[in-house]
Amino acid sequence: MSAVSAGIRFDAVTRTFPVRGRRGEVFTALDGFTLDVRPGELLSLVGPSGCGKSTLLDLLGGLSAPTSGSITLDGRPVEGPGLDRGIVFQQYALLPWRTAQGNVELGLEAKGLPRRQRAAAARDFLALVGLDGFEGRYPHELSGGMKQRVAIARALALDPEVLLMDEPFAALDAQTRESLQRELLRIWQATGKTIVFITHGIEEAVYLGQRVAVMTSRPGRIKHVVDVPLANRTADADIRTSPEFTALRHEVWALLQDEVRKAELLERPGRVSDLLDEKGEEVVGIG
Ligand SMILES: Nc1ncnc2c1ncn2[C@@H]1O[C@H](COP(=O)(O)OP(=O)(O)OP(=O)(O)O)[C@@H](O)[C@H]1O
Repeated sequence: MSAVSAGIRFDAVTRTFPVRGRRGEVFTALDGFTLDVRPGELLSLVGPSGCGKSTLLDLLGGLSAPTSGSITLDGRPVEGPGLDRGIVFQQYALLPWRTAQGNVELGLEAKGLPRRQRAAAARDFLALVGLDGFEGRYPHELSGGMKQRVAIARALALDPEVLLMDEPFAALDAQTRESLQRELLRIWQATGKTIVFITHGIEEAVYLGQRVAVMTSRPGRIKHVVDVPLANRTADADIRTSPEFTALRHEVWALLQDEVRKAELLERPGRVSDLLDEKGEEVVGIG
């Protein structure tokens, strides 16, 4: 019943945007972004604000095309949106006039699944995300965490080969976020999907990812990929306080720290050219 999960290859992906009002000038959001995501892997992606994470997701979702370089899914080039990629955003984007069940069924209607099969599949996926018994609720009758569960069920119901998640838990309170993180690990283990999880949270990235890819400040590329060899994340309720976890969190934090500083400088017009060269590297010591 389940589609295979695909590997994703970003090969020297560059994305520029024309600068409005300045003919011929371009703004480089991503520059030579190269990364392999393994089939069935849960990979976290972190980077300073504005480094091009959402741009990357747009490209992977097929909503826009790279200026140069390529993105392939098991060797097939990404050439537009497709049901092989499910996307979950920070905002749940549920239809308010449809129940939880109706929202999950939506994509299945587009797929042309008969009504009974649709209803059964939607119930199964709502159960998978822990919403058994909430099928008839409308979005306004659900908490933020529950709405996000519906959004995850909706994406999974289409049986995509990869699931792309753009800060899906950022708007939730800390308790709900932690419980959804655990749920996501369980769902990932149950479905074997390839998941790319974009986040600002270092702890979240380390807790969820088998690897954490750290991006540079703009223009975004891969700075380093950190392996996260933690066993039994879901079994050990206290794993976040373990020495291994703390060391990994520190490693990602240290990698990110430099880039955040560079990103802050980029956002301060005037001083930037004094301190950074064209690639965003510091040319004089600061701080
Ligand atoms: N359509 C566009 N036209 C011009 N510039 C754009 C466009 N889309 C994104 N950018 C610019 O590209 C850069 C990267 O944006 P993007 O939203 O991908 O960053 P991000 O890493 O997701 O940021 P954040 O972490 O703050 O959400 C930003 O400076 C943004 O202003």
